[in-house]
Amino acid sequence: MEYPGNLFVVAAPSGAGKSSLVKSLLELDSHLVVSISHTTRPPRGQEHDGREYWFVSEPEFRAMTERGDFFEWAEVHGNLYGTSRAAIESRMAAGEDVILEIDWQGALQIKQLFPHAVLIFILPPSFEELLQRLHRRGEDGADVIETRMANARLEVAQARHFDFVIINALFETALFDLKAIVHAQRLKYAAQRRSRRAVFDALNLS
Ligand SMILES: Nc1nc2c(ncn2[C@@H]2O[C@H](COP(=O)(O)OP(=O)(O)O)[C@@H](O)[C@H]2O)c(=O)[nH]1
Ligand SMILES: Nc1ncnc2c1ncn2[C@@H]1O[C@H](COP(=O)(O)OP(=O)(O)O)[C@@H](O)[C@H]1O
Repeated sequence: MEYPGNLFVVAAPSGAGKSSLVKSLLELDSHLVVSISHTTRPPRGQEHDGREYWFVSEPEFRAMTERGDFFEWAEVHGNLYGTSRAAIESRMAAGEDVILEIDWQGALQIKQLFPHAVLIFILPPSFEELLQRLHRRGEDGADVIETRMANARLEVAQARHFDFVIINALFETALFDLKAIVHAQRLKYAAQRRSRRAVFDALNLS
């Protein structure tokens, strides 16, 4: 599928810092909109329906998959997550740049559908630091943290399928890297469109 905007996909093991990085990027970049996913995971303390996620029951989620409402969906850490068409289709059609914060399985599905999507994988500096961050965030119980740490070892092996890898050691450095990728992609895409125009102009086509 082709559309006139850029599509960025950010994935990372739980606790690597992707939500914090994407939130800071959005504050700096008014041309970027984030997709709100649907999930069957229960909301955390400060989360609101329609802000971090659309929180739905498993039957509701399954009904959506059967209706074909999702561009992609996956089971992650025992819960279901998906990017609904409704969340991004109109924005994509309007040519806006969209960012998805989803897991690696979803990222690879999106790349199949939208080959020009830019896949970015965020790594923590170490597994020890990842564990510290999950504890410091203080949102998940010991069993949930254990599952996420076990899955993290499988997830980092998927980084090789991504276009870019960012190591989130120092937050400001990682944010700078993320901004640079977004900026570079915008320039590249604009240049490609301009050259197509230039070819059409040269051939006197419209
Ligand atoms: N495939 C897919 N994964 C998603 C989607 N939304 C969130 N995720 C991923 O699900 C995983 C768990 O997210 P979450 O429960 O918010 O935990 P966190 O990563 O620890 O903040 C993360 O890897 C998210 O990127 C989605 O729409 N599709
Ligand atoms: N570079 C960093 N250095 C130290 N702590 C960080 C860094 N980036 C994020 N954090 C913290 O780590 C925790 C997990 O970050 P979060 O953005 O929720 O991760 P994710 O969305 O990948 O699960 C949060 O408490 C966040 O403030």
